[in-house]
Amino acid sequence: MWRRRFGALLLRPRSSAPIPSSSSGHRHLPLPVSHEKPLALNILLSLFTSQAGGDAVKPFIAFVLGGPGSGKGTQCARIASDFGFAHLSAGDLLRNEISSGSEKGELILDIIKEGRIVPSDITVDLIRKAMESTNAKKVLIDGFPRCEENRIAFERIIGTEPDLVIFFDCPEDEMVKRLLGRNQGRVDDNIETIKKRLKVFESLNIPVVDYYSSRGKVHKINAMGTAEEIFGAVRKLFSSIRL
Ligand SMILES: Nc1ncnc2c1ncn2[C@@H]1O[C@H](COP(=O)(O)OP(=O)(O)OP(=O)(O)O)[C@@H](O)[C@H]1O
Ligand SMILES: Nc1ccn([C@@H]2O[C@H](COP(=O)(O)O)[C@@H](O)[C@H]2O)c(=O)n1
Ligand SMILES: [Mg+2]
Repeated sequence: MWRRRFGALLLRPRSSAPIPSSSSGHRHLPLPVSHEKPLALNILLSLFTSQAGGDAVKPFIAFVLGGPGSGKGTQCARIASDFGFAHLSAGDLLRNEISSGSEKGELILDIIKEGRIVPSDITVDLIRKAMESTNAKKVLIDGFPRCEENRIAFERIIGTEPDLVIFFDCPEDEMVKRLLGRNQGRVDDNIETIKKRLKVFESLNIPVVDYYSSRGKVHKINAMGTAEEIFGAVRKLFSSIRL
């Protein structure tokens, strides 16, 4: 949709390189540390690009990534309430589609039970509709993109890239503990599905984080600690962005 309004402008490559990020020292994600442009400058440039060229203003888009149970939803709720972002959770949009009783919902349920990834066109279409129905100028997209196919479909269908990617870095044993204690009746919060989700995360989601890291868009946050402590780091990041 933004492509229609903004044409090639929003897809113009922005040269950038990896950025340093707060390190938690966990086993995965050796995010590169050398960089040409700091994250803040990248964000400023993308804000300028977002608002150039006409009356329609592209919202500021932050993708929120992290393993299953790393605390994405918990932190997004805080960001939404303290910083005025709309919170769109890809998982929630898919679960809503299941609840609607549609044929697509049946397919989605089978995939979620297996911890696999739903075809990108379905997920991006749900995100597109949700973005269109919110007037928010700042949007968090939680749990997306989960794989390269998701990422490419977003660029193709929505016609833009995120301004910022937040990555919650959490050790596996902590994620498993949190998921098993969640008690929200989710069909995928059982140990068999959790193991599959963790494998999918490592093999398909980490490459997306690496991709955005190489474009200087990733801010990594140590997801160990209390939700309040983690939000301290999140607050610091969002307070440093002029939105
Ligand atoms: N810092 C924390 N310490 C302990 N428990 C936490 C913390 N943050 C969130 N939790 C709890 O862990 C569980 C998972 O958190 P949350 O739903 O936010 O994770 P998520 O990354 O969105 O997971 P998913 O990818 O499965 O949707 C919830 O029960 C939540 O209350
Ligand atoms: N981009 C996405 C996001 C989610 N899924 C599927 O939904 C499950 C639950 O997602 P949460 O973000 O709520 O953990 C996930 O395990 C996938 O099966 C997806 O396919 N694509
Ligand atoms: Mg979640």
